[in-house]
Amino acid sequence: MKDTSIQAFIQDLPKTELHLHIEGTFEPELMFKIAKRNNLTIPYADVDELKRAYSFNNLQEFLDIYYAGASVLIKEQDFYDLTWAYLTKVHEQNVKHVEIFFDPQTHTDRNVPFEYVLNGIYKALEDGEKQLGISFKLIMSFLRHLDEASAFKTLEQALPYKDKIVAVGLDSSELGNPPSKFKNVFQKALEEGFLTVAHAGEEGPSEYIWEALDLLKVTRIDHGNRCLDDSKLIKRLAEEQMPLTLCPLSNLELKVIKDLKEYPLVKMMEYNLLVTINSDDPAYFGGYMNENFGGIAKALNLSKTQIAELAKNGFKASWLSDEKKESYLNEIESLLQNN
Ligand SMILES: Nc1ncnc2[nH]cnc12
Ligand SMILES: [Zn+2]
Repeated sequence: MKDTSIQAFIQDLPKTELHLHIEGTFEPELMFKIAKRNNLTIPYADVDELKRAYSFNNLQEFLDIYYAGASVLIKEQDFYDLTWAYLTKVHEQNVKHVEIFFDPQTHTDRNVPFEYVLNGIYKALEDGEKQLGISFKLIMSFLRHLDEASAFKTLEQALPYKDKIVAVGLDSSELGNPPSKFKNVFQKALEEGFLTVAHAGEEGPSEYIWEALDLLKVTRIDHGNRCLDDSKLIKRLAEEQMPLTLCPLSNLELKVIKDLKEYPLVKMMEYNLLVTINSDDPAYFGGYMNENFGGIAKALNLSKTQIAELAKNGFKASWLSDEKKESYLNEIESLLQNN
C-alpha cells in the first residue's frame, strides 16, 4: 500500500536548498576523522562529548563552536570530503539543486590557501552533479565580524574564479555589523558581475533588511524573520517577490524563536512572501532538509498543499533557468495531485 504520510510526501518532493553553510555540515564523526589525519586535536574526548556541547543561547555561542570545528580543515581533500558527505546526505533526501555558501576567511585567516578551499568544494560539487544528479551554484560569503578591507582582499582572490562563484553573501555575527559596513565591497562585487545575497534580520533589526536591499542590492534575503516588525517592509518584500531563505531548526536552536509552534510561517505565506525552507548548519542544528520540512509541517500542522508550495518557492527563488524551474514546478504539482 502507498505510504500517504506527510513524511513520505516530504521525502518524495524534489527540493532545493538555498541557505546552507558548507562548514555547517561538518558532522562530528567526520570532524574527528579529519582532525586525526591532520594530527590535530579537538578539545572534546569523543563524538558524544562534542555533541553535548551543541547547546546555544544565541548566534554567537554557535559561531564560536562552528569556527573551532572548521579549524581542522586544512587540505583540499578535507574540503572535498566535507562537501561530498553533505551531497550524499541530501541526495538521500531527494534534494535536486543546491546553492551553498562557503566562508573563505575562516580558512585563509589560518593560512589555508584560498585555492584549496575553493577547489576541494568545487570538485565535490562537480562530482555530485555527475554522479548524484544534484545541480549547484556556489556563493562566497564575507564574514561580517571582520572589516571591509578583509572582504575586499577576499573578493580579489575570487576574481579569477568568476566561472565557479556566482554570488557573494554576508554572514557571521549580525548584531553591530550592519550591511552598510560592506556597501563598497558589495558595490565592487556587483560591478564584477556577481549576484548578491545577505543574512539580515536573523537577530538584527528590520533596518538591516532595508540596508541589504538598498545598499547591497541583494536578490535574496537570508533569514529575514525580523521583517515582520515592519509593515512597509513586508509590503515591499511581497511586491518584489524577494525570496526569504528561512531556516526553522536553526532559529529554534539559536533561540530566535522559543518553539516551532510559534514560527510565523503561515502568516508570512498569507502576506504573500516568497518563503523557502532550508537547513543553514544541519550538523549543528539537528536536521537536514527533510527534518526542517518535517519539523515545521508537524509543528504548524501544514497541509500537503502548503508543503508543496514551500518546495515550489525554493525552485522559484533559485538561480536555475526558467526552463528547469518550470519542469520542477510541474513535477511538484503532479506529485501533489497524486497524493
Ligand atoms: N545562522 C547563521 N547566521 C550567520 N552566520 C552564520 N554562519 C553560519 N551559520 C550562520
Ligand atoms: Zn546562515
